[in-house]
Amino acid sequence: MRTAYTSDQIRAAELALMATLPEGTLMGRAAAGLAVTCAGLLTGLHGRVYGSRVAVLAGGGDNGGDALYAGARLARRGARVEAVLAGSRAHEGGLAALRAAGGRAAAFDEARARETIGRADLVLDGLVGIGGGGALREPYATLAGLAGETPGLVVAVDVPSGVDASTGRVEGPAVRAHVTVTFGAYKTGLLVDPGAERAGAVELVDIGLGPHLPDPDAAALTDEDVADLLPRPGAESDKYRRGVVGIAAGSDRYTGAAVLSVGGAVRAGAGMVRFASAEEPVRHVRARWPEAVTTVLDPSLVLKSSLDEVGRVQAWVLGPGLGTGPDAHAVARAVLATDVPVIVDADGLSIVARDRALLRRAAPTLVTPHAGELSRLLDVPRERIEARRLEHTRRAAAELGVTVLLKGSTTVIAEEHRPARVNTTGTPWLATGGTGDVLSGIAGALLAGGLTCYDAASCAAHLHGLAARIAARGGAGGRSEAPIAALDVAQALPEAVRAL
Ligand SMILES: NC(=O)C1=CN([C@@H]2O[C@H](COP(=O)(O)OP(=O)(O)OC[C@H]3O[C@@H](n4cnc5c(N)ncnc54)[C@H](OP(=O)(O)O)[C@@H]3O)[C@@H](O)[C@H]2O)[C@@H](O)CC1
Ligand SMILES: Nc1ncnc2c1ncn2[C@@H]1O[C@H](COP(=O)(O)OP(=O)(O)O)[C@@H](O)[C@H]1O
Ligand SMILES: [K+]
Repeated sequence: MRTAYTSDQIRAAELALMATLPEGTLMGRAAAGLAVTCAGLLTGLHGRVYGSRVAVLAGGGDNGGDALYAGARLARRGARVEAVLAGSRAHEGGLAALRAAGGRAAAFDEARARETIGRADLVLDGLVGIGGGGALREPYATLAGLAGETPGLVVAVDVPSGVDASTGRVEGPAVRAHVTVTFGAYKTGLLVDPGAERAGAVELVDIGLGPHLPDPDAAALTDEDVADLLPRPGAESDKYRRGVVGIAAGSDRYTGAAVLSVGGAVRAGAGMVRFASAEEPVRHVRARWPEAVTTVLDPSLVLKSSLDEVGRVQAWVLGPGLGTGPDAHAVARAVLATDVPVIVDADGLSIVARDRALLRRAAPTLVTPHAGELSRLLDVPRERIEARRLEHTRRAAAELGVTVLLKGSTTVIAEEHRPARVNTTGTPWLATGGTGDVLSGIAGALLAGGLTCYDAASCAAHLHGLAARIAARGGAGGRSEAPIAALDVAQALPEAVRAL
């Protein structure tokens, strides 16, 4: 499990650790780790550190201090290091070390900074770290912009400046790094977009914080975690014991969503899929997935809120392609009246957005909106949700009393009193119609298999992302990615499970 923390949590842990160590020890460890990564990158670029050009962007706080000390270490190995001092003050010890090692430093001057950054092999972003707050002020903002124009590599110190370390929020200009070297522990903002996307590859430098860290603010599952959680059949298994998932999806108008959701469930290892819908989607599902047991729902039975004719299930998926008319509403009411866990997706979300009372139920509920759907559920503009993904996912979980999986470039899962879960296994090729329907089926299979909403959502997002990558590469061994269709994601699920 990759665990992540807020700035306040990191700060408290650092204080506790610092009290046990001589002054300067932590910054020394941080700068040493940072310099090792930079030296490795420069060696990869030119075969050596000696003679390479490094621009250090140093803010007035300890983040600038880390960057200056690391600059000093690189200067001692023969790099030509120039620091741009952005603050009214600079970290004294770091500045002295850099100068003593032969590096140069000068206060911010735009023309000079442009020149320094423009010829750098590596730009070290030490403008702000966990002490940053709000949009970058000048001249930090200008420097963050200039860092985006360098021909060199950009390495962010602790967090890319301009990214809120606790949430991943970005307000205004922010550094876009190739690599972020972070100290002590991951910060939540490095895992959640838009921050995650600014961070590039994240490297963790151990400074000994471990024993002082509290329960995490967020976590990302690893392949091993998912392998451990995934329900697997044993000798005593049969299709019922493995978990039967009911899928109420599709309509005469939207048949594809039903086929895709059923596909996700079949391929993710449901013991059995019971599909219940109108005649047309049932015909399509039967043709594509003969494994599914189908029932054509008689609207009059649905009006009596009876799903008895469908047979017993351990979990329901409600919503993909269902439509939002009176029939769909009746189906939603019947499914949500059951005493088993339910995943509400797509049109199901539009229905519950209009009729919140449907979510008041005793059994667990997982909702899986994208930003637009969450916008309707919370009555908050979509742009605000996209800018503050974590905050709004948590808010929805608290207000609706359900588990929430927010789809998008990084998927965020929230449940009250639990650390947020973040999934980063996906690929931008997933941004194509129907992939969300596949995800609902995967989550349904896992929920029916006995996982909690929290684990089913996290494992489903993980497998969905892995399967998409495998599909985009044309197999686990493929090197580059190409366009995929949603059904390809369902087809690649067994390979994703094998690759865990
Ligand atoms: N503690 C430890 O043990 C260890 C800490 N470590 C390191 O310390 C870092 C935290 O250092 P920190 O606390 O000094 O804060 P930091 O991130 O440098 O930011 C403060 C500076 O930024 C400025 N600033 C803020 N917001 C701004 C804005 N919007 N726009 C513009 N400027 C803004 C602010 O300016 P001011 O408000 O003072 O004018 C001040 O100059 C941490 O990330 C890690 O790298 C490691 O060495 C490991 C051990
Ligand atoms: N840029 C991206 N990077 C990674 N995954 C993405 C990106 N954009 C979308 N996705 C994923 O693709 C899926 C799209 O789902 P959704 O928006 O419901 O589409 P649909 O309704 O067409 O099925 C989600 O799992 C989402 O997390
Ligand atoms: K930084």
